[in-house]
Amino acid sequence: NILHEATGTGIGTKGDTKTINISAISGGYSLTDTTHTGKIITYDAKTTQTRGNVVTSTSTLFNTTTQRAAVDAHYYADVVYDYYLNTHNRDSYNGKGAAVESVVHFDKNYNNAAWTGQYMIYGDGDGVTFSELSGAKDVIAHELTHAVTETSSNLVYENQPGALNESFSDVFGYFVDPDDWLMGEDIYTPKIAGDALRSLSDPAKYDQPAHMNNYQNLPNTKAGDWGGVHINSGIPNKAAYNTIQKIGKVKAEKIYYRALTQYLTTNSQFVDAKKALVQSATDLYGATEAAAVTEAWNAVGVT
Ligand SMILES: O=C(O)[C@H](CCc1ccccc1)CC1(C(=O)N[C@@H](Cc2c[nH]c3ccccc23)C(=O)O)CCCC1
Ligand SMILES: [Ca+2]
Ligand SMILES: [Zn+2]
Repeated sequence: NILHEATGTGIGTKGDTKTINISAISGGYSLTDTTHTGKIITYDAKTTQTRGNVVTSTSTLFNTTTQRAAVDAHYYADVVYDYYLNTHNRDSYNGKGAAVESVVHFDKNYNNAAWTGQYMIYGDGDGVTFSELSGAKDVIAHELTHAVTETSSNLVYENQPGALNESFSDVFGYFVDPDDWLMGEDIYTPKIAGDALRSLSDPAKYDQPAHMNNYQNLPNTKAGDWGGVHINSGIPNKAAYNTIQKIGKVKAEKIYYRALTQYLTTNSQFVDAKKALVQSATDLYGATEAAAVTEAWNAVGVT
């Protein structure tokens, strides 16, 4: 793909300038990054609920207002691709160089983002609860980690396995964006500074339980957030915070990656995650790190 590879300049959702990997096409350039085994391709749904079309420009500049969400989705997808490749030697989300596709301007005023099983989708938000959701590196890492989980442990998206699925996405969101313990701070409530969607250090700050005593038994329905997967994730998120505080990010991310891809399975419960992480700590490091993981989970009531 050397023939088509080019370097572009984009403006992101915060008005910042970013260098992006693009491709030369007839008549201009497209948001197609061919610098990895897996192409990174970014589409514009133009407020429909389809994948839309690949974003193009007649020059190497992607600097129009409507292109901002795409520039961020494209740039952060490359950052997360590099994270998994360079830190965990995983080539794309499936380890086999799958193409990474993102769709921006998905639906109208859509206050959410998701991994659909085929590609990532990012809403524009309503400008009150959310701004364009591709504007946050930790959100892209969260979504792409759902694809990593789906192609490895495939934790089912309900009840405790679902809360683990959610937690691993938040925790790798932290590993990629370790400047704070917050999830989604860059795109949540654009008119209010300092808040976030979730906190790993203090889940209760955003109404999540941080201990098994406060586990919320919700119905396994859409309205019940599939048994509270975005709520009860506060408990494993707090355990991850405890672990990282004790043994540091470098060891923790290796332990979390090994547990997610080697030990966890579709129906793993919180206690199985604790065991998988303790085993991974023992495999990779030793008794000190394993004890730290044990204490981290005991402290949230998973004994
Ligand atoms: O990936 C995920 O877990 C979330 C996508 C969940 C989803 C699943 C299936 C179909 C549609 C949406 C998206 C994110 C999320 O945590 N969403 C939460 C919180 C949330 C965002 N927008 C909302 C609007 C209403 C209620 C809750 C929310 C949720 O969907 O619960 C992750 C990081 C930022 C947004
Ligand atoms: Ca963050
Ligand atoms: Zn999620």
